[in-house]
Parts: sequence; structure tokens; C-alpha cells
Amino acid sequence: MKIVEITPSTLRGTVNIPPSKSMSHRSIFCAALSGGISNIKNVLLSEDIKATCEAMESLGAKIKYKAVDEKKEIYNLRIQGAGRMKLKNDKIDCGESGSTIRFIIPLLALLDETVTVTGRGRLISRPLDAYYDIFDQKKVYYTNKYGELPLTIKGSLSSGEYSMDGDVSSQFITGLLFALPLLKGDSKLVITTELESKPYVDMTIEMLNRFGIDIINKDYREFIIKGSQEYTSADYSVEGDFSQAAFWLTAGILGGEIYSNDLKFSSLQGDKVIVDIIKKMGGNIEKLILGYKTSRSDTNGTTVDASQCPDLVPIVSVLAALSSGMTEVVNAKRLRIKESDRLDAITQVLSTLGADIAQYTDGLVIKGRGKLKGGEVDSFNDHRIAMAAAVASIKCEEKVVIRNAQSVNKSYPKFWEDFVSLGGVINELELGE
Ligand SMILES: O=C(O)C1=C[C@@H](OP(=O)(O)O)[C@@H](O)[C@H](O)C1
Ligand SMILES: C=C(OP(=O)(O)O)C(=O)O
Repeated sequence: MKIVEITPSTLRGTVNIPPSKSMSHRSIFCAALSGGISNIKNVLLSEDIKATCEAMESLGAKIKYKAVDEKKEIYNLRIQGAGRMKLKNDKIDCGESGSTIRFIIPLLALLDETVTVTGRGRLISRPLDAYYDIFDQKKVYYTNKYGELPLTIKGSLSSGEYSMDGDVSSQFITGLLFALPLLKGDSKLVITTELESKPYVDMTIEMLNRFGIDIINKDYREFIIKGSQEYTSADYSVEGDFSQAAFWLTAGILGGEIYSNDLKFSSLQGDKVIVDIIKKMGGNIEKLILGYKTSRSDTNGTTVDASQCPDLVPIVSVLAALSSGMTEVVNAKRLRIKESDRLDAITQVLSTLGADIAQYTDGLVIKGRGKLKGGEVDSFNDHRIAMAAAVASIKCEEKVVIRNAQSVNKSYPKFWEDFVSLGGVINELELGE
């Protein structure tokens, strides 16, 4: 376990935002399913992306890694796709990556071979029921003890009508959109309730289009998927990650001046909305050529609807805890089934640091104050909680100690290095398990 002790300081300087995790997963999946060679450039080999690469190698893709910036773990990937998948390994470990497991399961259910998927940490119990319902309807055999991983599947999905609730996780919809075009016949995916995390579905469809797959989106209520489609190879360079940028943009508002570079303004990433949230709260944020500059500002509380940008909640809660007035985070039920129960984790962490915060079933209420106290907190093994606590330290009077600080490896292995490069003062301690 890594423990990071932070002595509060103002952060300032320039940070190159790491490549998007969501776009990396999607491009690697698509490249691996094509019959040719794709070059996927600017990939951060975080734990989750490594899980996706290994999973797709298990389906027959061959991946060559060329370091672009070894220190930052950024690589260009040359992916020889497997076309129609060829199962090389019947045990697939998705690590702690929800995206990897939810994107791959429908593909495995096309194979008609016995294959087991597993994972670690909270992934073991993160819900997959949306797929089990489909498997029951479509007569795909599966077995899982107590509803948890490992999950063994043997079956063959058939084309036709599929239906799914829109408020559990868009990752199930993405998973089906990857697999259904490969069936012989046409399919229709009906979303039975208002779809949450819509931008993630837009990102999926954009990536599928790049790789030659066509999906008709009927107002997020129905997706029409023609059968017998083929993935074609493509080259793609991964854009910067707005979910990660949110930490540094907020750090700039709380402290000195921070330049967050390598962001694509026309990105489909829903977490781009962090820019609007900061503006709405009264933060100084300026669009420059390469990204944004944020600088110390007095901000005010607001209402944040988390339904389309769940991953922003931990860091937006930090900003809210240090803004005047009340902030309400609404429509955030899904946060309870992420790497941690994020509504509970952020409430515990921020309360320990001295914030005034309360949780309810699907949201948070935060009463802001000028400063926090500091203290010792756990990341709950959740990367976004660790990173949010680190940014909160900027406005703490005393030291902040973060246990399980290695959880950042899931999406941003060089987070602590970037924190220090911006002037963060940390002491790291490695303890045995
Ligand atoms: O498809 C994706 O890349 C993701 C979808 C979101 O999940 P939900 O759809 O479950 O909200 C998000 O929280 C996750 O970090 C990444
Ligand atoms: C929830 C996340 O990822 P995943 O669902 O892919 O584990 C995340 O990155 O915050």
C-alpha cells in the first residue's frame, strides 16, 4: 500500500493532460476487431488500459507497443486485429476495469465457446445484471457464484430486439453496440428509461464509425444496428482526457495559475462540461490554444446534475466544499456502483478533512467554507477519490495523508509525479499489503 503525506501548498505551472481512458478503450476494442492493422497513437498504459489490451489479445489481436514517452507510460500501439475473434485464452482477467468487462462480455457471448471472465477488487461485485437478463432471454448459458465474478459464459447471442434500462450504466449499451453489428441479422436496442451518461454512447458511436461500423441513434431511445458489418482498420491518436483535466483545472481555481494542455475543444467527452461547471461557479477559466488556464478565484455553490458526467462528482465536490454557499449534486445514484461507493467515499473523505457534506440516496449536499482542516483519509482504493483528496489538500491548514494512494494507477499512474511537478509537496511511503 502506498501512503502519500501532503504538505499543503499552492500548485502552479503547466500540465500535459494524459490521453483519454474512454477513447483508448474504445479504439483498442475497435482495432482489435478489425481484420487489418491499426495504429492507435498516444495511449497511456494505465492499469485499466493494460487490462483492455490483454483482454483483446486473448481474443486474437496482436499488439506491438512503441514507447513515445516511457517515463509517462505513453505508447503508440500497432494492433493487428483478429477480425472474427479467435479465442487464445479462455480466462480473461479484466483487473478492476468496469469498461473492459462490460465492453467484452457481449463479444464473448458471440463465440459459442466456454470462456471465463474475472477481475479484482470492487469489480468482482460491480453489477452485470443487465447482461444476465439478456442472457436469460437469449438463452446464453452463464454461471457466476452469488452473482459475482468469475463469470463463465457459453453461448451465442442472436440478432433481434434487445432492451435495457438507461439509468444503470451506459457501459452495457456500449458493449452491445460493439457486438451486435457482428451478428448476421439486424438488431434493435431499445432503451426503456431516459439514458444517463449519453456522451459515452456518443463516443462509442463516433469510434465505431471511424472503424467502419454504422449505428443509427434514434434520440437515445432506440439504436438500430445492421447485421453482418465488418470492422475496418483505422489510425487514431487519442485525445486528452477531460475527466483527468478536471483535477488540474480545479487545482488552478483553488491555488495558483495552472495551464492544462492537450485538450481537444471539439471533443465528445461529456466531462468537458467541467469547463461550464467552473464558469457557473464563478471560477476564472480561459480557453487558450492548447487547452485552458485556470487561476485562483472565489467560487459559489451551485446545483450539479451528475446524470451525464458521473466521473466529475468527486472533484466537483471538492470545489463545492471550498466555495461559498450550498451545492447540491443530484441524479448521482450510479456513483454508488463505481470503484467505490463514491457518494459515501467522498462524504467520508471530505468530512474528515473538515468539510460540511451530507449524502442522500442519489446525491450530496455540500455547504462550502473558505478552508479545510486536513487529516488522514483512505482512497477507498478509488483513483478519483485519491486524486480529489490530493487537490483538496491545497486548501487545508494541516497535512493530508492519503492511504491507498496507489489507486491512481488505475487511470493515471503518473498523477503523483504531475502533482509534484506543479509544486505539490509529498512524502511517499510504501507499506506491505
Ligand atoms: O464508457 C465509458 O468509458 C465510461 C462510462 C461511465 O460509466 P456509466 O455509464 O456507468 O456512468 C463512466 O463513469 C466510466 O468511468 C467510463
Ligand atoms: C468508473 C470508472 O471506470 P470503469 O467503470 O471503467 O471501471 C472511472 O474511471 O471512474
